[in-house]
Amino acid sequence: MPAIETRGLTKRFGEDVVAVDSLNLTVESGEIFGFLGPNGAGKSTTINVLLDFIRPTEGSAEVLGHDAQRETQAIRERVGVLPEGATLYDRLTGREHVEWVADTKRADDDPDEILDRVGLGREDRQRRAGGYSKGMSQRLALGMALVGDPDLLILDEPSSGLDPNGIQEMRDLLREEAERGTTVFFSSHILPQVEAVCDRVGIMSGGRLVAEDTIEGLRESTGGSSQITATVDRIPDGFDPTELGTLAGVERASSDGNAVTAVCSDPGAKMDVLKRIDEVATVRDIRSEEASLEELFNRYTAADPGDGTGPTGSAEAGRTTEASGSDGSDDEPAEESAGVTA
Ligand SMILES: Nc1ncnc2c1ncn2[C@@H]1O[C@H](COP(=O)(O)OP(=O)(O)OP(=O)(O)O)[C@@H](O)[C@H]1O
Repeated sequence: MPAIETRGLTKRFGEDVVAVDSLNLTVESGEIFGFLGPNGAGKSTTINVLLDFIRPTEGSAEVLGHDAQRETQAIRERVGVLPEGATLYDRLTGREHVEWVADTKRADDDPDEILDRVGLGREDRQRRAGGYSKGMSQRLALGMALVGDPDLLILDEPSSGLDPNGIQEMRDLLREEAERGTTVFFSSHILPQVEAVCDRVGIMSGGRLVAEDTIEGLRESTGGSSQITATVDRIPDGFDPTELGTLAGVERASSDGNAVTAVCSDPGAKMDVLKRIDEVATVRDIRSEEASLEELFNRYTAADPGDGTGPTGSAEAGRTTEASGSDGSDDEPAEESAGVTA
């Protein structure tokens, strides 16, 4: 059973905005899945539908085998959530927040053990959350998501507000959770972090899922270029490095001092490049690089300006459409404080 499955999921806001457009997404149980896309691509809207904070216009969503709209309670008992802009209570201490979620979930977690895991210091956790920095608030909100040892973590921008050490700790934590058997589904704009930790990624653009694969799979299907650089003792007279660009699977080649670089559309062409260089010069050093997730992301979302208008400009109106708090459907769930429902 997949941890998350959506079929034809569509969410419109008013007449003009198609925030999520016929989304078919499958997140397998046990994987770490990165949910990516430029600003306004539809990530938070999808997450909000999965958690029944908003209702879809069309299509269906299942979480841990339960219907996201009809079996909300069963889902909340087994899912840990870090929503976008989690709500904290100014007057409660960090520790009291975790105790409170544990009571609500009837979980017997030790709040200190959880707060140690998310790196909220011993003194800080005794202070009221009203005085927390962004990073401290984010650590606490993550700790609240971990209460009850959930089967699935749904995290909207978990690294938001964290410093570089915090980002690294977050990455370790996601791995630890996955090792405990938890499925991790998270949205992020920090692509190197996603690349380091995810089993698979989904890329949204203008409300549509434009890619869903392992990073290796994305490289193969985009022909994402990879690059090889060979440093030679000297480039012999009569050898023009740019001629490597004529080899099959090589896009272009250049040289800088004694370093010869070939950009390959087919990673298999790297060996041919090396052989050719080796025929004419002594190779001292070789460096090979694959297309980064950032490059792949840019390819898939090139037409999306990242301002919520989507690649075709179809979702024009932005958030203002629902300023009245309704998308026109009369079955919106009651408004809840997303930060404390998990
Ligand atoms: N309540 C709302 N009312 C009207 N439009 C909305 C509402 N919520 C989202 N939208 C619109 O839906 C589209 C998708 O927004 P969403 O917040 O899901 O994007 P996102 O991928 O999470 O973006 P970001 O990376 O900036 O968080 C955008 O055009 C946005 O303006």
